[in-house]
Amino acid sequence: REPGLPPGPPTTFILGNLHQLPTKFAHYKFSEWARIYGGFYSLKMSSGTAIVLTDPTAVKELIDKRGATMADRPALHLGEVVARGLNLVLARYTEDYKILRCAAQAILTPQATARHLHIQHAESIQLVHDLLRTPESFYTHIQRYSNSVILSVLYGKRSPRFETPETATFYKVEHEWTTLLEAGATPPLDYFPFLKYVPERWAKWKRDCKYVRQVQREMYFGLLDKTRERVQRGEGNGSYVEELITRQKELGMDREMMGYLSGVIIETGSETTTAYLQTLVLALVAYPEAQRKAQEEMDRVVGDDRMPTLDDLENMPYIRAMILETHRFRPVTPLGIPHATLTAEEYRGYVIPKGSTIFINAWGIFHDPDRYDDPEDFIPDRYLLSPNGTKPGVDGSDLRPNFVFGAGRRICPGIHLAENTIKLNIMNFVWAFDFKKPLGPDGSPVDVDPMAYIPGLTIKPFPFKCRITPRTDGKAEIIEREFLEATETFTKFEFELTPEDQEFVAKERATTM
Ligand code: HEM
Repeated sequence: REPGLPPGPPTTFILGNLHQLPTKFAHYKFSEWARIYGGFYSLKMSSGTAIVLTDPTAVKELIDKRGATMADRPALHLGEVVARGLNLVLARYTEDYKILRCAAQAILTPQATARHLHIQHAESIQLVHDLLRTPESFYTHIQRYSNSVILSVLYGKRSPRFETPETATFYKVEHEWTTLLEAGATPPLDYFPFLKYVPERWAKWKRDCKYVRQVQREMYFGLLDKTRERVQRGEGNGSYVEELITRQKELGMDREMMGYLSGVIIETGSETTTAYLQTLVLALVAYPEAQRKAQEEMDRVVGDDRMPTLDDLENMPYIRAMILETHRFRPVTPLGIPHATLTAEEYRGYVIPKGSTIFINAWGIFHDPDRYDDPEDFIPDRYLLSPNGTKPGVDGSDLRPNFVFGAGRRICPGIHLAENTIKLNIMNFVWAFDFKKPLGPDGSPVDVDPMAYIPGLTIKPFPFKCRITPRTDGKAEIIEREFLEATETFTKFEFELTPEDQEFVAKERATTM
């Protein structure tokens, strides 16, 4: 470790700390190191430097306030190979990136998001309807929901089933892509660049990248072109991509950029909200006391005769606390998406070299036992006791719940869309269902494992079993009725459905009637 760098774990020759980095769930190790070396420490990644921020003040002072110099991403060879620098999430801070980001912000404003609320609302009704019909498939119902919302909002085309071709293809290629991105899945190309030149026949990762690139392009540009054709036929329905097409010149975008911008938003929009909602179900099952308190509040404010609406939330402090606690309990991206520095910086008497990778350790921030009582447990009540959920006597004013959405110039632009999805579904779930532990062979409840997560840049629970049952027959009837009423919204987004999708849609609506 060069002199002047913040402290960190001892290094070895050439590798630095590389050999100590776990290939899975690095946030545990990063948080353990934060307990030893503090909220601002460094790691040596071979000759490169990484800075890990587990101190909220440091996140604000560095990533927010010095946003202009902290807005880069580390070089990621895979991102270059698969998206040629046009993946908004992974892109370096280039001119192309700035155009993509500006367009993303323009279409994801709170006002634009509000215009698409009716889609999120209708899809959230299908989600509870799906849970009513086939609760055992809740895991894929949530995946379908998130993907269909984002497809409708972006391209004006929904997916009524998990097996609908766009959704099925998306999750298949996304699995390949996230597997490739996992630490340890490919040789350390960014630390030892000569590895990039290994011929394809000996480098499976190269063949995998080719496959991912090809399938992603077919999907992204297929959807883009179909939307354009619909607009030309005068059959637009107000989607983001239509807006992009009409504002293409003003936003300075070419076809490649438009294809990748919207394609990458499918990725980010589907995986993140899916992970959040799957965690919510896991937490409701594992922590029945929290579920009971949320249901009591729901019954008091909304009752049995109607479904909740977003306006009810202001009268539901417990549900609002549950929203925050779910983010805290399992931040969807526990180490954020790493930033990188564009210039050298000085902070607290230490040097942060140009080109350093910066991690916002959301896991470590939100699981710090000095701040939170029992940080490993799901306890929404903590947010009723203090605004940032900290334990008595701890000043939590340096925190902000939306650290889980990152910080600075790269902060998540989908935050408004995500928040609406979260609010709508948490209220519907709590109103409609009991979420219970599965039954074992002898008929007694079996615990779920709240630690059983799929590793990766974003984390989500492994598929698990649980029992989801409507709380009353009356509520089940209301869901059936609302589902039928949502048909009017759904049909505006149902184009070129496959015969199987048509059959599904017709059957569901007929059975409901
Ligand atoms: C629970 C839901 C979500 C969480 C927790 C989440 C979290 C994050 C985080 C931590 C980042 C990195 C920020 C940084 O670098 O500091 C990010 C970036 C991003 N998110 Fe989200 N996100 C969510 C939902 C969404 C949705 C619904 C969309 C799209 C509609 C979206 C689109 C993006 C994009 C495009 C970026 C890249 C921004 C950039 O690099 O400039 N996210 N998100």
